[in-house]
Amino acid sequence: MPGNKYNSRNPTRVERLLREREQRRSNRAFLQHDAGNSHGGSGDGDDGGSCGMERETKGAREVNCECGTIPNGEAGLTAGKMSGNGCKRSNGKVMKQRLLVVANRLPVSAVRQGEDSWALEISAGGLVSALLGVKDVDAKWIGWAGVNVPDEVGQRALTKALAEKRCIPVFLDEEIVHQYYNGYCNNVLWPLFHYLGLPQEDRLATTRSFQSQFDAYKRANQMFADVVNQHYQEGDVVWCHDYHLMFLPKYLKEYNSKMKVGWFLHTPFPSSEIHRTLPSRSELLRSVLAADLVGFHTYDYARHFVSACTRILGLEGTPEGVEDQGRLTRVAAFPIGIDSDRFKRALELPAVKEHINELTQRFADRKVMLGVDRLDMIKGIPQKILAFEKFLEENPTWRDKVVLLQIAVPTRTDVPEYQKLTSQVHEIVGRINGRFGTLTAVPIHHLDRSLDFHALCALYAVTDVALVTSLRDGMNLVSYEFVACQGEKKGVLILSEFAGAAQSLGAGALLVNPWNITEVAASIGYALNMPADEREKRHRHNYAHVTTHTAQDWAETFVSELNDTVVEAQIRTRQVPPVLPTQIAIGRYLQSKNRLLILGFNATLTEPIESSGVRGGDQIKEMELKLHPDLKVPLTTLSNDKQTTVVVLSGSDRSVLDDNFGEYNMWLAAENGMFLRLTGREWMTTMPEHLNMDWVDSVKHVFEYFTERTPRSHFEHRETSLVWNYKYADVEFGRLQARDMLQHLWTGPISNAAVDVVQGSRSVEVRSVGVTKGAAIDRILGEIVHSKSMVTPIDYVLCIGHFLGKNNFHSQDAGAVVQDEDIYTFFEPELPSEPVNSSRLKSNDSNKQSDDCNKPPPDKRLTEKPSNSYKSSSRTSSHRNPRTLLRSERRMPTNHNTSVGWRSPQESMSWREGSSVLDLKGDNYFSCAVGRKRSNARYLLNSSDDVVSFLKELADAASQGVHSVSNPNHAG
Ligand SMILES: O=P(O)(O)OC[C@H]1O[C@H](O[C@H]2O[C@H](CO)[C@@H](O)[C@H](O)[C@H]2O)[C@H](O)[C@@H](O)[C@@H]1O
Ligand SMILES: O=c1ccn([C@@H]2O[C@H](COP(=O)(O)OP(=O)(O)O)[C@@H](O)[C@H]2O)c(=O)[nH]1
Repeated sequence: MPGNKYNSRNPTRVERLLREREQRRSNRAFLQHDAGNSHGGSGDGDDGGSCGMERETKGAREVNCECGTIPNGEAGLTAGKMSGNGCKRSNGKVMKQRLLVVANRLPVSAVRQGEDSWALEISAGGLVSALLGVKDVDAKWIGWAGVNVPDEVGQRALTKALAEKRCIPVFLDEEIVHQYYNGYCNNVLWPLFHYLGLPQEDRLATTRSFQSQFDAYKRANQMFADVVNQHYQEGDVVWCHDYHLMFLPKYLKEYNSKMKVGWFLHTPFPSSEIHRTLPSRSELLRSVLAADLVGFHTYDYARHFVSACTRILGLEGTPEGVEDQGRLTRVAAFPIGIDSDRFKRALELPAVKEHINELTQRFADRKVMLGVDRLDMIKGIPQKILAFEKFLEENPTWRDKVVLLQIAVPTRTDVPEYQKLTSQVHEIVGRINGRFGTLTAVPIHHLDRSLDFHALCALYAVTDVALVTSLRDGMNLVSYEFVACQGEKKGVLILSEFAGAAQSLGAGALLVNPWNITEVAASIGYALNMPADEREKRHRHNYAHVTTHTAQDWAETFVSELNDTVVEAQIRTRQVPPVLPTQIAIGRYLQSKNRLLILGFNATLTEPIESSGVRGGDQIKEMELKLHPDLKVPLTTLSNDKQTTVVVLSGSDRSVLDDNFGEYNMWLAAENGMFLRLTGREWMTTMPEHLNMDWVDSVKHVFEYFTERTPRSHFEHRETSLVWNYKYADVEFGRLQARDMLQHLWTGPISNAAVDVVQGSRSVEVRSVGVTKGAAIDRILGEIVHSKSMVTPIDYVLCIGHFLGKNNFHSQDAGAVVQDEDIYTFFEPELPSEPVNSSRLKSNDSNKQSDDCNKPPPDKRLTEKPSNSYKSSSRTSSHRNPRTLLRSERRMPTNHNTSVGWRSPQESMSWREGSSVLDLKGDNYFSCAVGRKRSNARYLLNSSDDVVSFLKELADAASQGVHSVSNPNHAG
């Protein structure tokens, strides 16, 4: 029996991470010490050296080393160093853990030189820069080389050339690049994630092409997945990058659910209100959630993502991440960094020093302001230039004393929006230079091109004020690089508050709202006039951050947490009950003579709700609970079987059960078992004596108050409980309201009342103490046994339902009170012995299973000793066996409904006293939770759809009287 596994004391994640972090640190210290000793301290860790030249190699040119050569050959830490996770192969050797980095773009772009010869050039952009900074990892890159290679000869040659750089190409043809990259990625997702919304112009055309672009996006993701799958080896970590590859986690997990998959977004993740506008919003979120770990640059982006999953998918957002039926996708912030040493080293190179000298002389009489951006609308280049114009306008004395150097790297030049931006920027620059320029000098030097690494470092070094005015930016590495190169000059960084970097460099930078041209212009003035001591103080702050939060740390942390997350998930999975072995359950059913089926209703026999949590869900339809239409036939078959007793046990009131099940031959237990009826007969009450309902009016008052103030929430007034439901309300608001409501209730109306609070994921229910399915089952069973005058013991029990535990809110006492969930353990044959066991039919030897066929199925749960696991649970001391609890209770008629019948306590007790009612030896009892992974049930089924399939099969087998599977021990 599962018992209460979740309370067992495993080290917490933070404890484990702290321990591993410490371990990693001491490993690193040891390695540095070791490296210092063995190499005589010669290496500064510079993998690229300082060749500064391009070399021809076998049809492919090697890229400039200091510009970020991807070094040939292996460079790797063992998994132990990298992540605390060794990967043992079958021969017992600990192998390096390999990292497969999958990004749209490889760190190199290929340029064709001949039929089978290629030149490789480093790709520009933040992602590439960051991952180039990650050293000492046994990594392979998988991605697009930025070029269409239609012929096999070319593909073979390029694959070979890239292999030397540890790169593996994904070949995308022109059409797919057009639809997937230019279309869906850069014209839809990119602007949306940067708050520019879906394309506004030519809206109809975009809407029309949206579906084909989305299809191409999925196709392209599948192509990436295929390449990963070809190269994947057991134990590898697969790290998917960016918005281009949101379907990749799903495709990879479909191929191999054991693959360790992480996904990291380099752009912002927008507010869920923005993401909601995307037609494919849900599919994208679900696909990303297939990953084990999802990372973002900042906590805000992570929060937005979790919120989108909660609001759009209706999933549970927790501080850890997003939970879907017990499966957790961890979501966390991992701010990227740069390889700051690489920049510092570059400044020492003679070529760079020379460059610095040239620039210093060239701009000797002016302060240098610098902007380095891809020519992208998110970078706020027009806003930056306009602010500079305003500054010049308002500060005539500065006109010949300052120059703005703007490097605008062409990007995504096939996308019309980007082409328009280029013209717009040229127009503004021309106008300002015309306005403030002289015959010999212009205020803005605008370059539509990229610079090589050395030129860039030199520029960063001579700059007085760097100007980053992104309207939105995932992180913005330019700001980091500038800081890293300012060791001497200690210039000022003006930084947009909408760049992720504002969260890490905000203390030292001058933060601005780039939309506020006046503010940016004023900041320029402030920066240019800033006294040296303030500049120094600000710089010191940022420099410390940039040099300690490196790209390597970023990657190590991510991979290490990914490994941890997978371990945690494994622990979690071990605690999750296995899926109901349907074939065994059917086989045992057929072998038994007197069966009892206890079925929940809501979320068990109802149709699954597709869009739970989305505010657009069809509340009116969903609020009226309806039996799944496919269950009509199986329920008829099962309930008409003379050897089978069917009980539907639900929280719903009597009329709901009457409407849905009135026509079947079964027992209905309404209001959590407080009312009972065999169809065709009158309702009777099974309520405990002295059920105190005095609290109802005051709780109702509170429920009404909150219902009025929480749009689309509602409450149900049942006879023995009140339920407030906020499933259709804004989830986050609903939760806040629920918390507030509980506080009101605990301190007021229910502070002294004998009530239980059952908190569902979107509901709060207040019930009188004792109104639980777990408590009622004893009385229900008594009534059934009595009514049927049962002589044959019940030798098969199947109990399926979405039965809840008690209120999470006051979880500390969760074990002390009988819960709905206790119904599962009620039938456990080996609970700690109680007098009540005497009511059971004691199995005698002749009843013992004699052949293998009757042995418990080869499933851990059936073979483990239930009583042991029960004892090991933390609830042992406080948990009361429902049967014991109810011994002291007597059933009474109530005033609630005079038409209900009742049986005397003496009669009701008789089923237990001396009679042999239950003959359950562990292999003929099947308890099954539906849609809940944390449960005391022995098994689970994922949804009511699974329940439907199973009951159909069961009914088919029952009506044929034979079981198609010859060996019932074979799990379904
Ligand atoms: O490959 P392109 O389409 O030309 O674009 C270049 C890259 O741009 C984006 O970079 C982002 O990543 C940076 C590092 O994390 C971050 O600092 C920056 O704010 C982001 O914009 C894009 O996300 C990459 O995929 C592109 O390769
Ligand atoms: O001429 C250039 C200009 C910029 N970069 C690099 O491009 C990256 C830009 O990254 P950022 O995060 O600032 O923005 P992104 O372009 O990724 O959106 C930085 O590493 C720059 O060093 C470059 O390689 N050559």
